[in-house]
Amino acid sequence: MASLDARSISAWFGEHKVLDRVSLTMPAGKVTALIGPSGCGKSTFLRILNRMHELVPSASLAGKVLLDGRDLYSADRRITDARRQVGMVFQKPNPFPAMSIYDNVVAGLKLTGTRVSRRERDDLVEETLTKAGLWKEVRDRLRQPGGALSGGQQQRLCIARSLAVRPRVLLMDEPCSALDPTSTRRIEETIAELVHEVTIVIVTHNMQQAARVSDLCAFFLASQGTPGVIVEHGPTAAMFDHPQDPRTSDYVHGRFG
Ligand SMILES: Nc1ncnc2c1ncn2[C@@H]1O[C@H](COP(=O)(O)OP(=O)(O)OP(=O)(O)O)[C@@H](O)[C@H]1O
Repeated sequence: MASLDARSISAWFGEHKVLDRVSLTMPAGKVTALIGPSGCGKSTFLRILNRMHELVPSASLAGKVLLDGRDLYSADRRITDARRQVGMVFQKPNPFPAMSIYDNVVAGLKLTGTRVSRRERDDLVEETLTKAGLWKEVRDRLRQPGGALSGGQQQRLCIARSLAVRPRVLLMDEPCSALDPTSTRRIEETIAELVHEVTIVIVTHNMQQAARVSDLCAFFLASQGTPGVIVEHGPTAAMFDHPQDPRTSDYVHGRFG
């Protein structure tokens, strides 16, 4: 488990500036929710936290991201190491569809060059599927393809795959937006259990979900063509019950966005 500290992050796509000096501390062992209307830069900010932003050819950034005080972007840190320590779960479940459930879970080990014995692999598959709340449903069909699972199960498989490389932070970009209410509940329960061992940062458009799952909230806003900024952040209860800024109040109460 580690804290993430974003300091004065600005981001561009080409000439287009989409974030302006955004700072946010995401404490270890807590769930931090990033909320705000579409296009205000939440996903871009999230992708900067595990060095995925730089995959876009036109993308650039300024500022610092510290993982437990160490610069994620320092020249002596490999990108693969940054992405292993800060994992990501996406909006749309993206298991390798033809690959077995078992192989999906351990797929990240190959990418990160981690060598483990067969026995250790078996244990890891059981452990991470259990943590992702999927073990009981799939224990008897680990050799079946990941693509044969339901959407909600696929998303939990993706969570297990992320956990298998033992990240210290897990980023989740609207992980439930493609799921039905029951599957959404399962993922939310999983988040509540996982936070005891991995720091979580989640982007969500669902205010009830932010209120249910997060300890802390940051409200992003990009007003009329200006880059995104954080208007207000703090403990989730305070953000919902006594927001300091009227724009936060309007947003969390569904008056815009
Ligand atoms: N690959 C890209 N190339 C160019 N511009 C991009 C790219 N990705 C995002 N943008 C722009 O950056 C800005 C912020 O987008 P971003 O996806 O981070 O916002 P968001 O708050 O996550 O939105 P949403 O809630 O709709 O997902 C938008 O103006 C968007 O058009």
